[in-house]
Amino acid sequence: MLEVDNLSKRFGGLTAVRDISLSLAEGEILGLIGPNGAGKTTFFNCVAGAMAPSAGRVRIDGRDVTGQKAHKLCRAGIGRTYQIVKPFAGLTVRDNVMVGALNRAESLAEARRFTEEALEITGLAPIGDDLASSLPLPRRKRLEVARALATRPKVLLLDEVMAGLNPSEVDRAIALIRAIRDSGISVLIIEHLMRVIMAVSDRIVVMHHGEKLAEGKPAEVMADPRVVKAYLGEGFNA
Ligand SMILES: Nc1ncnc2c1ncn2[C@@H]1O[C@H](COP(=O)(O)OP(=O)(O)OP(=O)(O)O)[C@@H](O)[C@H]1O
Repeated sequence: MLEVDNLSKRFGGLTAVRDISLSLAEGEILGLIGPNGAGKTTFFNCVAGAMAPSAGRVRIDGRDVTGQKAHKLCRAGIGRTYQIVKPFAGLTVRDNVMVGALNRAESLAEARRFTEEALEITGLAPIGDDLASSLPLPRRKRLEVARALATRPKVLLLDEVMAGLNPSEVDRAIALIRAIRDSGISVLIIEHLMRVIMAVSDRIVVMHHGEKLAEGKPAEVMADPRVVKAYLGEGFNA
């Protein structure tokens, strides 16, 4: 589904991402973790077309999409959320999702269908006519996920969609991520909350100082002494 080979990103003298390779199978949830500044968001940005990688290749369904702009990658099937949620405050929830759908749909009718389905799966349908500016944070996060889903991704990149949620909201968000996966979408998720990563991930990749430190099943990876050491002093947000 998604294959990344030897991706690197340099900012002047700083190598934020160094030689990262990973692959994501259909219907798989891959957790991407690492201490602050490890390079996770930069990696996402390179995969989703917000910035071009300095080296390496990104393929989706076998097609090379390296360095393509975000709107093209969106059509190729890569959808993403942003760490900072910025909906169009003056638009309704539904119209915000429609903006995502219009990136992908072939017609207005199709965009409407993509929008309604995204509102349904995220549980936002009952408040579709509310203004986005009126939403509390958990619903704004859901709106961000709905907007990305409305682009009909094959692979969805989620960047810290749980930050700022209380424990029961986190539980609901975990259920949403599983429902997204069950609908056939592969998910690559950056998340600081370890309980979320452990609950949803089929596999985990750990980044540290831009490099891949470990990869494997959640329990194996968390028992890896190199991973424990990388996190020492950072504290786990369990
Ligand atoms: N546009 C940029 N220009 C220069 N340096 C950058 C840029 N974006 C990120 N960096 C640097 O790259 C490194 C990796 O940052 P990145 O945001 O990718 O880490 P992260 O793992 O996502 O961290 P966090 O968990 O805090 O979001 C950091 O040292 C950061 O300062």
